[in-house]
Amino acid sequence: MTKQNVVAPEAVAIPYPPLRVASSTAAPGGGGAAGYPIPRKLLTKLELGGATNGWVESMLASSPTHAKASAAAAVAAAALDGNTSSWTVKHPSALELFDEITKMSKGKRIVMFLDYDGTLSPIVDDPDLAFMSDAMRTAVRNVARCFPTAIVTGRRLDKVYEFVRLAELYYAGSHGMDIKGPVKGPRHAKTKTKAVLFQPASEFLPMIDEVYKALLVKTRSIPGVKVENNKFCASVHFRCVDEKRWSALAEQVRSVLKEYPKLRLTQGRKVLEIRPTIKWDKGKALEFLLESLGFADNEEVFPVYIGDDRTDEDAFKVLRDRGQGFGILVSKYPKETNASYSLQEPSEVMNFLHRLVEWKRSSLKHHSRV
Ligand SMILES: O=P(O)(O)OC[C@H]1O[C@H](O[C@H]2O[C@H](CO)[C@@H](O)[C@H](O)[C@H]2O)[C@H](O)[C@@H](O)[C@@H]1O
Repeated sequence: MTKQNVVAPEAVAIPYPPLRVASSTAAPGGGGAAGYPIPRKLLTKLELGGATNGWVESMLASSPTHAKASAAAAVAAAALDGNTSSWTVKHPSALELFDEITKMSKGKRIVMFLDYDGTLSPIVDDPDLAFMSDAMRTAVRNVARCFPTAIVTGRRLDKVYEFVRLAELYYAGSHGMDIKGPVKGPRHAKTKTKAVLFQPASEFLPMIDEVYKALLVKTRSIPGVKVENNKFCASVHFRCVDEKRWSALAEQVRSVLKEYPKLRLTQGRKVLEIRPTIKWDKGKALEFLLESLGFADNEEVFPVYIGDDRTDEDAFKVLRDRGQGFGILVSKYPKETNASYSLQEPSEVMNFLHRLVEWKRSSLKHHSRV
C-alpha cells in the first residue's frame, strides 16, 4: 500500500476552502483538501508498513466480539472501578449535570449537531435496518424548533434522510463531505433552498464508485461482509464476519486500496471506511455549518455535538480547541475522548433532547412573563 493510503487521526490546522454555496465544489489538487498532503507524522499503526497486521490489530482492539466485550465489561466493572469512576468524573453524564450545562449556555445560541448511528438509532447488525424510532424523531423535531440542528454522519445523505425524514434540519453526509441546508426552513435557517451547500470531494465521486464495485467483487467470498456505497466514501462492514476471517478481509481491502493512492482508510464501529485523502472531516463540517449559520466569529454561539464514534472525535476536538460549547460521547464504556460529557445510549440522548426542549420552552415562558 502506498503511504498515501493513510488514516489522519488528528485534525490538522489546515484552512479549508472558502465558504460558498455551490452545487458542486471540488477541492482542487486532489491530495489533501485544496491539495494539502497529509503529513507523514500522522500515519498510525493502522496503515504503516503496508501490512494488514496493524489493521487487524486495530479492528480487534476497537471491535471486540460480543463475548470479549462482555468479558471486558465485567473485568472493567469488577477490577477497574477506580478507573471507570475517574472516567465518569472527567466525562460526567450530560443528564446528571444538565443544570450545569444550561447555566453555561445561558444567553448563548445553542446549535445542535447530532451523529446518526449509535446516537439517534441503536447499533444493529444490518446497516439498512438502523431505523430511528418515532419517539426519537419527535425529540429531534422539537429540538430543531428551538435550535438550528444538523445531522452529521458517515452515511450517504439520501440514506440518512430516508431514516430521519425531517426537512427542517441541516444534513452533513459522507463524513461531512456532502452538506445540505434545510428544505423547509425553521425560523433560524438562513436558506430554504434545496441546493447543495458544499461538496468538497465531488471530484472523487467516480473513484468511490469504482472502489465500491471493486470491494464488492473482492470481498464477496467472505461470509457476512457488507460493502456500502456512501457516495463520497465507502464502508466495509465486518460486524457479521467471523473474527477468523478479519485478516483475509483486511488483505482484500488492502489489495483494492493499494491501487488508489488518493484514498485513505479510517475505522468506525466494526467498519472500515474508505475516503478521499482530503483534509475534511466531521470537525470541518461542523465549522462550515457554523459559518453558514452566520456564527463564524460569534462568541455567543454554543455548539453541542453528540456522537458515539471515532469519527466524531474530530468534531469534539474542534469544539475543545475553539473553547466553545462541548461534545457529548455516547458510550457505555470508558473511552479516550475529546468530549466533555457522556450519555450511555440513544435512549439517554433522547431524554437529553427532551430536557433541552423543556428547558428552552420554560425559559421562553419565563421571559414572556417578565
Ligand atoms: O457517522 P455515523 O452516523 O455514526 O455513521 C457511521 C457508520 O454508521 C453505520 O454503520 C454503523 O451502524 C450500523 C447500523 O447500526 C452497524 O451495523 C455498523 O456496524 C456500524 O459501523 C453505516 O452503515 C456506515 O455506513 C456509517 O459510516
